[in-house]
Amino acid sequence: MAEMTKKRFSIGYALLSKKQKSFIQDSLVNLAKNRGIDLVKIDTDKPLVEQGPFDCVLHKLYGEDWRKQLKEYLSCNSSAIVVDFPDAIDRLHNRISMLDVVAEIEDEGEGVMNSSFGIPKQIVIYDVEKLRNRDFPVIAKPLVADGSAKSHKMLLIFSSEGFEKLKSPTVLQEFVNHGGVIFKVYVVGKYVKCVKRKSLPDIDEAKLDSLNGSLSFSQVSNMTSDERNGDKYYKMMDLEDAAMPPMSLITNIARGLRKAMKLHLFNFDVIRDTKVGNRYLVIDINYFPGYAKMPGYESVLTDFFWDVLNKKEARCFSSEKESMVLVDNKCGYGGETGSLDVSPA
Ligand SMILES: O=P(O)(O)O[C@@H]1[C@@H](OP(=O)(O)O)[C@H](OP(=O)(O)O)[C@H](O)[C@H](OP(=O)(O)O)[C@H]1OP(=O)(O)O
Ligand SMILES: Nc1ncnc2c1ncn2[C@@H]1O[C@H](COP(=O)(O)OP(=O)(O)O)[C@@H](O)[C@H]1O
Ligand SMILES: [Mg+2]
Ligand SMILES: [Mg+2]
Repeated sequence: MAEMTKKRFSIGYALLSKKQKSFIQDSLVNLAKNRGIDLVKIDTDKPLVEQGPFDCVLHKLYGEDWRKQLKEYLSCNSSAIVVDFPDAIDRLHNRISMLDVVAEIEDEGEGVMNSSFGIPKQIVIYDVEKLRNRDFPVIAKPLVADGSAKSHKMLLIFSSEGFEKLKSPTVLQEFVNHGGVIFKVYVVGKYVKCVKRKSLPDIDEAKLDSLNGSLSFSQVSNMTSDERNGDKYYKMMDLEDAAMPPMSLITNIARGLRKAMKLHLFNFDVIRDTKVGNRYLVIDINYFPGYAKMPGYESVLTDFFWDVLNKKEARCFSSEKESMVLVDNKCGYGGETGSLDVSPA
């Protein structure tokens, strides 16, 4: 009797080499393989349409050419799924549109455990020359957040002399004291994980008059322990002591963001305003972040892949059974076909 063979799935991934090294680890590849999912590297030197077939394309690549390739792939493989659509990822490449989305979900906050959330005050500056005195300290962040080293270069500005080093276009964001701790919230579909990381120290308002100019920094939360050990402040503080935010608030924000942005793979940075105590501010949202830093990332991601692929399978199966043709069988890029369900958990 012929043995029933279980269907295997194939996920093609297109990632920069740094991301590939950190994310595509043997432990992930093997776990996925055991669940019937093969992770296959996409050769970005060859046309995507000539590769596969893939049930799903996972990617963190940008640019017009890549966007066109994905579109073409979907038009030739109408049942394939792309995680996530470039149009949805785009808003995260601008630090203003990135945080605008938080206002779209504010109504759903409903004051979970008497806490509230929002974003720090911010404006975009296109002409540095025209800058006038304002409240200090402020953080200057490059408007564009495209993953380049430049896009992570920040300036902490204490006085108007600090504006001299600014490069436009830049976002000026109010610096909020937050006890030196940020909460990083990783979202993988419906899964949400919040971890603590060290952040910039608080700035004493009384000492502000003695601080002049600006201080540049980059990716504080990714500093190695050696880098931090050189600094008195980090020696003194203990992450263990910091209380976590209410998980119901965090999952509420995560779900709201996921639905509003139509994205499945992202993380966001949250700080707690020490002046208010129970007010939380979202300061950054990143597409496809460093998941490998998340404990047990292999099983979380494999479960997500499995959900995506089985939902796709169920969709195809039911449409076959009912002899129905999918709404747009020519695969609506940006439409229903090729996209995923983003319904709330
Ligand atoms: O590489 P990692 O693990 O530090 O991940 C970076 C993220 O660190 P995190 O997971 O938040 O600690 C990092 O998050 P932050 O912006 O540092 O909050 C970014 O997502 C970064 O991607 P990009 O440079 O913005 O395209 C991520 O870099 P890529 O891996 O995508 O290059
Ligand atoms: N408004 C703010 N108030 C206080 N600290 C901030 C604020 N915005 C950013 N930071 C600090 O600067 C770091 C980098 O800023 P972020 O917007 O997360 O940029 P990146 O995309 O490079 O991670 C944060 O992790 C946090 O430590
Ligand atoms: Mg950040
Ligand atoms: Mg970021």
